[in-house]
This record gives sequence, structure tokens and C-alpha cells, in this order.
Amino acid sequence: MDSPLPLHVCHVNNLSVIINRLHALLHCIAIGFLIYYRASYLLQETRAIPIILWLLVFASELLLSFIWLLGRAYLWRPVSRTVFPERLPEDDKLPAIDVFICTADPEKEPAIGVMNTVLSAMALDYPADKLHVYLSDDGGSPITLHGMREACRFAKWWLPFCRRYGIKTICPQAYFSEADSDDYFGDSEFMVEKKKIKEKYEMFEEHVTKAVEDGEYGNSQNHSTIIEQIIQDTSGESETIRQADLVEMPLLIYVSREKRPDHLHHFKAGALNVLLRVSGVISNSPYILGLDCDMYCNDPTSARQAMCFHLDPKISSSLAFVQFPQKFHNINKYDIYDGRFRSAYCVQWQGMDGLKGPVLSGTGYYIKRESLYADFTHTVNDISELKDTFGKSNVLINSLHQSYKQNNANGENFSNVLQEETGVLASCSYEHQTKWGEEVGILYQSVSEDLFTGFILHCKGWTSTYLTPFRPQFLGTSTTNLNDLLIQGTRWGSGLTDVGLSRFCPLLYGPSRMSLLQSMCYGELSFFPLLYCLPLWCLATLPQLCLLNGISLYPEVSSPSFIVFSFIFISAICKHLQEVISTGGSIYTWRNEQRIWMIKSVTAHFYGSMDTILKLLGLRKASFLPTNKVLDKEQVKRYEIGQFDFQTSSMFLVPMVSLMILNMAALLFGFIRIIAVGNWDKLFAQVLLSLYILIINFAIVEGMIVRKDKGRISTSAILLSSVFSVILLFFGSIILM
Ligand SMILES: O=c1ccn([C@@H]2O[C@H](COP(=O)(O)OP(=O)(O)O[C@H]3O[C@H](CO)[C@@H](O)[C@H](O)[C@H]3O)[C@@H](O)[C@H]2O)c(=O)[nH]1
Ligand SMILES: [Mn+2]
Repeated sequence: MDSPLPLHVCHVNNLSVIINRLHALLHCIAIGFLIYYRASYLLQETRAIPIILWLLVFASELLLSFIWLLGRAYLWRPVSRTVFPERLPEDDKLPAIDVFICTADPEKEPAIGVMNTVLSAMALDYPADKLHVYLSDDGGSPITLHGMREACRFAKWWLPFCRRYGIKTICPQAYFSEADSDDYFGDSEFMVEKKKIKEKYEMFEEHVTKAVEDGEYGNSQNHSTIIEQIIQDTSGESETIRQADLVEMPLLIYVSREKRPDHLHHFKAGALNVLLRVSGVISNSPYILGLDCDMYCNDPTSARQAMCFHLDPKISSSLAFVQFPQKFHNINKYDIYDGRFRSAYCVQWQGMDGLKGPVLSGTGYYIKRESLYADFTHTVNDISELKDTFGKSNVLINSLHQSYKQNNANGENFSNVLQEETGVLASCSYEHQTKWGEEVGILYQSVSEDLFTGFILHCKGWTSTYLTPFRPQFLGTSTTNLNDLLIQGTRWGSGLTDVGLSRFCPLLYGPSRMSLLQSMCYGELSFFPLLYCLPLWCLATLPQLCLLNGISLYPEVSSPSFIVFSFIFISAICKHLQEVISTGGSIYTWRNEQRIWMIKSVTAHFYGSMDTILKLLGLRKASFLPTNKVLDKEQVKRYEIGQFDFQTSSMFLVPMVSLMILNMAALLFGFIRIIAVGNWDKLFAQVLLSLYILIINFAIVEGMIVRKDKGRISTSAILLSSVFSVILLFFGSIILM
């Protein structure tokens, strides 16, 4: 018998495999020579350079080499995948999906954006009776609840329109702002219809924004549970919808969990666990689509694409989730802040996909509910043990065993019993003395709950897959100003370091539970903030201070060891450039990525790592500052022309500006010294290093000296940084003398 056609295929990128492994081998040999050079100096009897300096530079080089080595695991076996959704079984055989959307702050996350995400999820190309959309509102805001009601009302127009004309851009805001939306119909009936829906959308938008102006935001830290099924409210509608267009609507539920100031809420992870429980007793779909409130569905077929993996009997039993890339609708061609996260979504995730699968990335994933329930549902039948794990709710415990219970809430309000039960499940005391967040659900260990939960799933033997086709399935809002970017970077830096420095450190906890390569990937991810920030701070200050004082830290140009250093430097740059070019970038992309890597390392990742260390010492509490999604007009303008926005907190500005001043001083006085003394041979490498740092970060120099607009670096920040650099210089020189 012929086996059925495959639902998906996987291609190994052989050319990349060859290039990557060959390069790794050569680079490794060079690092070997470098280590030999540094170490043999330590064994010499007479030394011209203070040993501490040598050790610091050597340690920095070792750390950089170590993190580089871990990163080779991504490049070992990159793959890409193709799916064939047309080969899926009939609609009535498809499994149900619960969509989880999280929002937390109506000020930073405007309701109209959140509602567009909700509407796009409702309009997914999937049987409506198998789609259930849940919105978690951590802000507990009446504005959001009101927005949901309005969205439901508009959905009644939007969904039939999308289905009737096969609209691809199912997020209304995006659809109506597109210049050439799916208008290939060109026929007049369609145009009339489109105009009508556009008017409805504008009305909806007006109602939502008006409620924002008039309404109150609510108290995000202190409120009781509100769970409401949003039902189509047809009252007050003068027009009726065409009979033929009356479509079934996905179930729509608003959940605002109880929050009290004296309870830990565990941020987004806590919100997701409430949704898991509440949806468990309502629709209990076997699959869940996780979305951030700003990440709308851009391709109606994403659910079917994901099902090509989940329904493949060859892999489905161990497959926990299908991850789609995070892509953004507001990134321009300059992409000065590397908002694309190119290396993560174009290189690293594909590399992990060739091992056991990519990292859970917080949004845009289809996960199997069962994988989040640990193994308890299979192995434990003792009811009291189940209650110790999942909490006291009998209804929830019953739901664990049924793979899918047809929801009984559609169309009518859910029963009082269900209403009461969900209230209990969303209360802030429900998780007390249970294993939520520790063994079941989304895990609480780190503020990067996504990375940590995915890591533990992989440790338990689950796999994941990654799919990145031409049309992005989801589109989010990227941060387009330096301040927001660095705040976000600080949280990630801290969340990732949380994992690295915990007892679940991937390099120790991983290897016995997953392949060494996979552990190396997770190791790289959880250590890169810490392992880049320390050496970058060192290499941005020590060689410069030494240059000013005429101390040479690198081999003379005429010595053979100089070739080793030059090779490593050039090889690292060329490999990065090759990756950038082969993923569609240009030399500017390369420069931008180098620059933002340096800036983030000495600021956000430094603060993030320190935050974790302070948390470990008990000196700080965990926090999750949601990223701002409101765009400031002036900042957007600067972003549009690819200009850095230095209207940034001085906490971030001072370190980077100070380092620039130090490098400028080193270059200038170092140069003068070389001319005067004539020992250019010895100091050439250090001159080159400063020059490289300055060229890459020229935008900062411009912001300090050339620019006059509001986005320049303020005089006060420059003064403060100058004081900081003078202190650095002063103490540095004392130590070196
Ligand atoms: O207490 C909270 C805090 C945040 N959120 C929601 O979490 C989502 C992500 O927050 P955001 O501020 O957008 O953070 P980002 O840094 O943009 O998010 C990235 O990083 C997070 C981990 O730090 C992941 O959870 C996200 O999926 C990933 O997109 C948003 O929908 C928030 O509304 C909550 O529901 N409750
Ligand atoms: Mn976000």
C-alpha cells in the first residue's frame, strides 16, 4: 500500500553545514594558538606588563572564545521546512485550538491594537466551532473589557467579509492601511462591500478610542476576577447581515485574574497558567496558540500549517510545539536597532530545528496542551496526588483526562457552575501548595518564562519544530527607539541569566537529558548577556588605558603571533558578514548588528546580568516591565530616516558615551605617543581596536558632537560621561603606573 503523501518535508542546508564546520575548525585552531601565546607569557620569568592586566585580557578572550564555541552548536545542522496544508484531513477531523492572548497595561498597550490581535485570531482560516479565543487582561481594565464587546460586534461584519473574499490580511487595522490590499477582485460588489466594512471598522475604532478617553484604566495590582463570555450583541444594529454571510463565530472569552498586592502573580507566566486552567474547563482544546497582545495573525493559514506537524503520526507523539518566527510590521529598511533579531530568527532557530527544535519564543507558537501538564496525566491516577499537583478543582482534574470536550458554552452564557468554577481557578490563592509554575504549566523560574519552559520541555524529551515561510504568519510591533529597546534588553538579559545561574543551568542540567549540541545552544542563550558584557567592558577600557600609558597588550606587528590575532579578528567578522549576506542582509545590516551588540552588551545586558546577581543575593525582587507599544511621533520620524534616538535614560547613555570618550582619547593621545616615541609596531593592535570601536559606533560620536536635533545626546549626559571617563582614566593610570 502506498503511504500517504507527507504533510511536511525537511531540507538540510548542506552548503551552510560545510561552510560552518570548516570555518569552526579553522577558527578553533587559531584560538588554540592564541591561548598558547597568552599562557606561555605567564610562564616567562621576566614580564614587562603587570600580570593582572595580562590576566584580565586573557580571561576576556577566553570568555569570548567559550561563548563563540557554544554558538557553533546552532551552525551544526541548520534545516528549513516546507508544509502541505492541502493534504490535511477534512475540517471535521481537525483538532480544536484555544488561542491565548495576553495584555497587561492599557496605557502601554493601546486597546485598539489588542482588539486587532483578537479579531485577527478570530478570523483564522479554521473551523469556527474549533477555535476559542481567550484574552487575559492583567490590567483588569474596563477599557479592555469594553473593547472586547466592541470587537465582538465588529467581528460579526469582519469575519464573513474575510471568508467571503478570502482576505489574507485578516487584521483589520493592517488591511485598511495597506496600499494594495487583496483588491485583485476589482469588482464593484467587492468594492462596495469593502467600503461598508471600512466604515464599520472606523466606527469600531472610534468607540474603542472614545472609551479610552472617557474610561478609567483600572487598578492593575488590585482587582477581583472577571471572566466573561463575550456574546454577539445585535441590539442597536440597524442593518442586518446577509443570511448567507451569517457565520459561526469562535468562542470569545475575557479573563482578568484576581490580583492582590500581597500575592505573587508571576507576570505573564502566571497569566498564561490562569488561561490554561480556565480554558481547560471551558473548551479544553488539545492545542494552544500563544500570542502577545501586539502580535496579530498575518496569515490565516498558520493553524493549518502548524497542524501539518502536530497531525503527522511519525512525530506528533513527542512534538510539544511548532514555533513561528517573530516578525514585525514596523521595521524599516535601515533597521538600526536590529529589531528583526535576524540572528535568532534566521540562523539560530533554524540551527536548533536541525537538532531537537527551536526555543519557545513567547508568542506565535502552537503548543500541545498535554506537554504543559507534565507527565502527571498519564502516570498518576491517584486523585489526591493530582490535587496536590493541579489544585483542588474537580472539574479541572476531570478535564485532564478528556482530550477534548466540545465546549458547551457556545452561543449562550456559560452556566453558573462554570462561572463559579472559573472564578476559583483564576483566584490568586488557587496555586498555593500546588505544582503550577514549578512542574506544570508555564514555569516561573525566570522572567524569560518562554525560554525556560521550552528548555525544560526539551529536557523531558519533547521536541519542537520551526517554520518560517515567505509570508509571515504573525506580525508584532517592534521597539523603534533606543530607550525601549534597552529596557526590553535589560529584562531579557536578566531573564536569560536567571536560567544560566539557576540549578537548571543548561550546561550542567542539560547534557544528561538532551544532546550536547542542544545543551550548548541553551547554554549560549542563557549565558550570552553575562559572557559578552564582562569581556566587552574589559576590552573597551583596558587596551585603551594601556595605549594611553604606552603599554602593549598584543604582539608586535612583525611577530608571527600577530597573524593569529588578526586571523581571529578577521575570521569572526567575515563569518558574521557571510551569515548576514546569506540571510538577505547587507554590509549596513552587519554594521548595525555589530553596533547594537556592543551597545547592548555594555548597557542592557550588563544591567540585566547584575539584576540577576542581585536577585540571587536577595537584594532585588523580580520585575517585568511590559514593553511600550505606543509610538511617539517624533521618535518614529527619527527612526524612519535611520537616525539614532538618544532621548534615552542616562543610565544607558552614560556608559556608552563614557566608553566613546575613552576610546577617542586613547586614539588621539595614543597616536601622538606613537609619533613621538616611534613604537607603533607594539601599539598598532590597540590603535586598531579603538579605531574599530569608533568607526562602528560613529553614530554615538555624531550624537555627541555633530547633531543639533532633539534626538542628540544631551549636554548633561555628555558632561556626566566626561566626569565618568576622567575618573576611569585617573584610576586606570594610577593602577598602571
Ligand atoms: O505581568 C504581565 C506582563 C506582561 N504580560 C504580557 O506579556 C506579553 C509580552 O510582554 P512585552 O512587554 O511585549 O514583552 P516583550 O519583551 O516584547 O516580549 C518578549 O519577551 C517576553 C519574555 O520576556 C515573552 O514573554 C514575549 O512573548 C516576547 O515577545 C504582552 O502581551 C504583555 O501584555 C502579561 O500578560 N502580564
Ligand atoms: Mn512585545
